[in-house]
Amino acid sequence: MRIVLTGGGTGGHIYPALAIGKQVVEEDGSSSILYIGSPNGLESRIVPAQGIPFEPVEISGFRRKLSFENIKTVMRFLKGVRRSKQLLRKFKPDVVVGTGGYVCGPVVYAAAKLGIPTLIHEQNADPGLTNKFLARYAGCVAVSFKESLPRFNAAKRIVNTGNPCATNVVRAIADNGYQSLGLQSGSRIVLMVGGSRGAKAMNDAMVDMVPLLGRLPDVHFVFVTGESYYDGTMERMKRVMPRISNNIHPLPYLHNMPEVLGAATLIVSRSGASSIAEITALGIPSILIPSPNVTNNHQEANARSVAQSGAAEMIIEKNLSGESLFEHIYSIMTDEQRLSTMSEASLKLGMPQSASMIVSELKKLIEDR
Ligand SMILES: CC(=O)N[C@H]1[C@@H](OP(=O)(O)OP(=O)(O)OC[C@H]2O[C@@H](n3ccc(=O)[nH]c3=O)[C@H](O)[C@@H]2O)O[C@H](CO)[C@@H](O)[C@@H]1O
Repeated sequence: MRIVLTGGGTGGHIYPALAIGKQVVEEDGSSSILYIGSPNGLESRIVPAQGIPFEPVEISGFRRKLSFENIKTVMRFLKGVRRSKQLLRKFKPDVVVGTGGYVCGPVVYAAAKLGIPTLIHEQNADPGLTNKFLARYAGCVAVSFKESLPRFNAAKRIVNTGNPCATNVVRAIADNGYQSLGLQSGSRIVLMVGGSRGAKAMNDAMVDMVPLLGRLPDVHFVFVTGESYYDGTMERMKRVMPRISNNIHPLPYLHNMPEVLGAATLIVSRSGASSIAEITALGIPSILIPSPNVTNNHQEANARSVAQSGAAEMIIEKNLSGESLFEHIYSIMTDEQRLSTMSEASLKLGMPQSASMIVSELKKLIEDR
């Protein structure tokens, strides 16, 4: 299969695209991939580092209000469409996949105009602007949350495939996760992570919670602070507890997240799309604290969806304190029945086959061309 991937801005759009690419190559070793992204986006660094050919298309986002900048954006969009058409004519893909972010706009639009089959993937419960615009042109819209199905009424075909990042984590080995933390297999672990960059509000709650943790003596707390917050958080934690107890494991970042997730009994997390896909693929019960600093508050919509199914509890950041967080953790960790009900609900939401479901859709689109 010859496939063009496009999507960018944040890792949340790039990693799903790469997971789809990986699955395509796994199913057919002779496949070729071209990634089209913004020259300034994170994708311009991540994608070439993975050995995938990368071509840039300049683009900027629309302001939500009418402005002179938007006229410039339209001009840039049209220029992006022309450049995308050139790249597509040269590479001759069988299919084009967009995973959101501004750069997808001209690329997927150009592909549709050239009659190349297209699929877009939406990661969030509340869809992004670019994907909403592209839905009527794409051959297929793949969503990650059932809540967003009605938001794509204009689509030719719409399927709930989950997020392909889920496929990565189910292959990881939990025993390696315990080992990397220096813990025996089967230890009870509460993992706390504030997204890939860490979250100050969550770190503050972690520190405030430290004096209470003795009430759960058999539980290990893995505190992932985010790299930039690590030193400050450690300083504050040492003020609260000069000799940090053995069951508290503060870390700046986890490079083996899938393995540690496999070992976790409960996770306290932000509700970014990749995190949720990973958590539910493994059927982990969770306490979700949506980041209030994201477009349209979309993490709250993600968290609400998981909480409504019984797989998670949601704490809104303004109600977050060390005490309130500990009470949530304590009541779940001391109730085996609750843990197992939440875990079942989480597993039901999980879509570990997501990447292969999406690739099946791609094959259908190519056949029907
Ligand atoms: C802050 C932000 O804007 N996040 C958005 C971004 O998130 P994105 O999808 O990047 O998601 P998350 O914030 O959920 O990212 C966490 C990712 O980093 C990994 N990780 C994290 C910590 C760590 O120590 N090690 C590690 O490997 C996690 O396993 C996961 O894969 O795009 C998503 C899709 O549009 C949105 O839903 C998110 O709201």
